[in-house]
Amino acid sequence: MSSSVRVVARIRPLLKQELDKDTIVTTESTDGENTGNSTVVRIPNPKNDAESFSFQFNSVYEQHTTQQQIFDNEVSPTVKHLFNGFDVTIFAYGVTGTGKTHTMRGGKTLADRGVIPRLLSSIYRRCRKIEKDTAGATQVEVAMSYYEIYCDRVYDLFEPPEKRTPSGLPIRDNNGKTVVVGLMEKPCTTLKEFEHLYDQANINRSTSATKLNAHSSRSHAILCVKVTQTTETTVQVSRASAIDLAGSEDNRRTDNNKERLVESASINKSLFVLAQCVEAISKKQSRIPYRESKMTRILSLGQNNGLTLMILNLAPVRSYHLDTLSSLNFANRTKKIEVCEVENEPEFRTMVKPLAATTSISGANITRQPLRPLTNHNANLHDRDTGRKQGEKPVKAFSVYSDARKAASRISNLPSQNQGIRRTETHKRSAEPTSAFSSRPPKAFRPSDNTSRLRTAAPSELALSKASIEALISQRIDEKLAEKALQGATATAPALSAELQKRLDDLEHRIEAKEEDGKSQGLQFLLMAKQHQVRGEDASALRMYQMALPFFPGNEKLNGKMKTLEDRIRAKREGELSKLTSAPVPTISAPVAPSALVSLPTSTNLMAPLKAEKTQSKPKPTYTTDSEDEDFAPVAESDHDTTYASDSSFRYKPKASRKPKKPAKKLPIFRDSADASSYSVPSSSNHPGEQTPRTTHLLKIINSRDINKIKALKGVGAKKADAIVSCLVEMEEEEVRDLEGLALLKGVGGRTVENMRTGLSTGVGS
Ligand SMILES: Nc1ncnc2c1ncn2[C@@H]1O[C@H](COP(=O)(O)OP(=O)(O)OP(=O)(O)O)[C@@H](O)[C@H]1O
Repeated sequence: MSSSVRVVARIRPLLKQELDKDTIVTTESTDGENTGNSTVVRIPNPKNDAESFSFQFNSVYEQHTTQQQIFDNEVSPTVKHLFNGFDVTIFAYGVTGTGKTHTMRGGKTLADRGVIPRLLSSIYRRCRKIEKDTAGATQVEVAMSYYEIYCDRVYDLFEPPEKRTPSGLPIRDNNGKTVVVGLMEKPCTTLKEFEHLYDQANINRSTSATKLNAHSSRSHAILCVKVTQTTETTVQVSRASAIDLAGSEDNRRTDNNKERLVESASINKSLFVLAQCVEAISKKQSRIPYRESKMTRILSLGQNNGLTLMILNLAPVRSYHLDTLSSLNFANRTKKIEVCEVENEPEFRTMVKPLAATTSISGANITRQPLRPLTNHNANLHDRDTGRKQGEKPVKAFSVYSDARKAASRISNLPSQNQGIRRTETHKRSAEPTSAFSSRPPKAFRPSDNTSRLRTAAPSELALSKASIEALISQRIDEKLAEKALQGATATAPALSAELQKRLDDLEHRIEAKEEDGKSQGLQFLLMAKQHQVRGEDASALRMYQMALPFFPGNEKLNGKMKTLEDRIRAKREGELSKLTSAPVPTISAPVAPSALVSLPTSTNLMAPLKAEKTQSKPKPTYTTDSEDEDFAPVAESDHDTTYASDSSFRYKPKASRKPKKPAKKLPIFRDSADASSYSVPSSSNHPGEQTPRTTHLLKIINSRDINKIKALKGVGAKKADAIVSCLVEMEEEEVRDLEGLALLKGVGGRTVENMRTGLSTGVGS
């Protein structure tokens, strides 16, 4: 079963210093009434206040919404699913200072408590209920890990900053899941215990005062709550991940100093990559750039099974206008991401640790996790241990695609395996990745690692040696598969010339060498820019160069590079638009060649700071090559070949080209004549000046992006209206200029346009 990411918006109230400010974000219900059940956020067009954009979400919470209401409506219902074996991911997204931390963590008073403490409170209540209802036959354990991603490095928040390794904890891919190696997992039996741990850990979180937020989170914080339900025969594990993302920042507004700028660049970069992932998912691209930031690797949006809730935090005031619009665009895409709802099936307890051993938990009983899957929320645990379901065949140790992987998981569940070391015994991180990338043998095979668990589990020593062999084999297989997968991923990119590859490698080496100096981040951006460029993604490349700019102020070559890209993007856009507007459209029923596909301006521009740059304000339609650029690798041939369409997040095309095998469907052609049913069209009908009042009125409604008005058009239901608004949002500032353009929108055909028009007859001239 699959469902979309649930996206809800929350508008924070005005802060003290904003009371005299202009509020521009409003809400309404889908039917246009203000019934209190809002689902629509409305915001004016930054270019024209008379127009507004509307965005529909699963729910929209207004300024006065309490913490309790958010929890009761959105989070509380997920607890039941958590205990039914589903994993739950809840994350807050928004610009800096919009209320993410307030929503997730909240304040100290009972009423102010945020989603996380309330979630834990609810979990503990349910634990007690289950234990009571089953008369103790089911026991529930709660354990948590809490870490932050700061400047693209992962730090355990249970560890004070002075004890951190500067490079942070490594993350690894393990059987397709992302894991943080060496993270502490603390059992946590009561709410009080949780509160103590959580408060302590939050002191370790990186926050600083910025101009936009006195307590700005400078990192993404991820709390993972593991719930283990143990019965006489089964063990079921599910996880709730609550993520407070750092907010994007427009550094022209922050007055950030160098240190804050570096943090900010890292935050913006990871959010930019997240936006790219969401865009790639929504375009069903085969390559999702998860790996380009640790946050996206860990969040794995769209890959994590279970339930996902995104809370979009918004500030209502005008000073956030572009930021808010950009967040709304992001959320609008996110809501379309499908996630699989797969529950974790109970594991049979034949080989799991004895119940007695698992129940004695206390605050001091802290374990390090050797490999804790973050996104392995819903791995099917059927046959992961030797207690596989009765009647099932024993797993084969040498099967590459499934069983070998399961064998690896299986061994990690054996009691004799070193699952973790008591903190009191050693301060050394216990975890070595048993992942494909580890060159050292897994700790389980090192004699010194045979700690208390191993000693208490002597009976399975024989099984361990067999399992060890299996694990080693599966590890090698994983290694090979990972290599192959990586090769596969790169194989899709255009082949690089040896020279270009060398320059990219040089750049990577320079980044490594400069790890300690502030320019490393800038070089990272340059590298990413180059990689985007090589893939023909000009707009994304430009974005990355823009992000690199603060690190290389006044760098002529960088400026030149950006200008070249800007010109190229603009030229492509103008070329495409002129095709759309100037080409006579005698008929659009004929199949259309791919080159004629219409690409509208990119909306990859999800980062408000960049969006506001207005990078395309000076037209210069000539192309320049960048071969003279010494500092950066030359552009691959393919880069020049690609069309702007490759950067565009939205393209529409006549339906005829979508189904090439069928004969082209004859689309009705509209004209603004009195006879609306006539399908003959004078080419001059493209000119808005010649549109009839009815057409003008219809286009006005469409371009208002007002979901309620669009929905009210004849033949347009809620779904179609939502699709139309989504298309329009993707088109950013571009408008639908004529009926042909309208008919080409996704989900709209000639018949729908005709219906829309005829439905508008009352009071409007034909
Ligand atoms: N719903 C709300 N009710 C009252 N105050 C709020 C609400 N939401 C946010 N605030 C206040 O707004 C300010 C900014 O909120 P917060 O720190 O949660 O923002 P943030 O999005 O987490 O910012 P950053 O990304 O910089 O960490 C704080 O003073 C917070 O108390």
